[in-house]
Amino acid sequence: MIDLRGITQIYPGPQGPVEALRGIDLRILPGEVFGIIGRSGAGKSSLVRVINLLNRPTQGEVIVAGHDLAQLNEARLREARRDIGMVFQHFNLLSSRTVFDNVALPLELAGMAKNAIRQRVQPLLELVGLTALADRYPAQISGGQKQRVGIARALANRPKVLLSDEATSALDPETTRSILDLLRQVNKELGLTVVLITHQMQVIKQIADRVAVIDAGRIVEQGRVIEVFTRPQQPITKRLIDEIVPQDLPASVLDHVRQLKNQVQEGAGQLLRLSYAGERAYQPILSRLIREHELDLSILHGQVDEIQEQTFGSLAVYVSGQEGHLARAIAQLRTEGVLVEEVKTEG
Ligand SMILES: Nc1ncnc2c1ncn2[C@@H]1O[C@H](COP(=O)(O)OP(=O)(O)OP(=O)(O)O)[C@@H](O)[C@H]1O
Repeated sequence: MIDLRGITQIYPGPQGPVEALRGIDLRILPGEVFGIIGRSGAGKSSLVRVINLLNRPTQGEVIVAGHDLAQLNEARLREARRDIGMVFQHFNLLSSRTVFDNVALPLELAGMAKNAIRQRVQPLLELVGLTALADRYPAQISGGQKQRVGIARALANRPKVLLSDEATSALDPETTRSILDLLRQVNKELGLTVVLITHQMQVIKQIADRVAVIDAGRIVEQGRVIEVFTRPQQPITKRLIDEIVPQDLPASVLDHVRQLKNQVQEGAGQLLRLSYAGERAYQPILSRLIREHELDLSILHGQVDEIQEQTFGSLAVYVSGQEGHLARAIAQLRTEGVLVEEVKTEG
């Protein structure tokens, strides 16, 4: 649905050119919810502006719904942009227009007749749960409701892609959840491709199917969200995920393990981090391990959570037993699809 090929974006700056995007290749499939996450200054806004060609990339191709946007003339580009709905962080509603008229605006601009507009807008207001507030003005509704208007307006031209640029960043956690649920609903019911730009892993965790991490103008990691959460590769990804799955153990846990290591008289003890997802979460993997390999095991830290109805876990465990037993147990865990990493307690 979206194909970005070799995108670079260079801005002129007082201290010389700023390379905001440095060779981005990205393919977003029809019907998926795709998250793009990065820290401030990573290049997220530049990337969104390239996807709808508000910015012309310095180099590269932008193909959306089959159109090579950079090749289109102004009139064709305006038409192609109707395939791309956009939702903004600060809603961008017109304060002098009612809820209904804000949603109707893109249709008026497209020259649609009044009657047809009414028939298009009413079901949209119903979809976003705002039928009762149709005659209110933006100043008379809450932030979450404003964003619902923003979503209905973005859907008015029946786009194929919905671009959400930090759409929940100005909202409290509960409202954020309800807006993300709405985006998910729209994705499922209308089969719309949704691209979310965000700096919050929580947003990715709640609704994205796949995620790309952008850092200093490059995509440094991408994959299915559950994979990226359980097996982050890049330091920046680990830092972003840390908000949800802490990557480092607290000092008190490490202290405790050092004491345990001193107490173990014979055999060996190791601090391990176990990460797993999906069906494995329901298997009695640990209890079987303890029985079969005569190990002792203490769960010291961790969490079990859910992404897209799939359970995933990350546990720090201290395992002790005879040396050979421990090595066999670790090998067995790995064959069962558990990611096993040894955690160093020194230094
Ligand atoms: N119009 C511009 N002229 C010059 N430099 C720019 C311009 N827009 C962005 N930049 C620079 O490009 C880089 C990427 O900026 P961009 O706004 O795309 O990042 P971002 O990830 O969206 O950040 P934030 O989350 O803070 O909005 C930054 O170094 C920024 O200073």
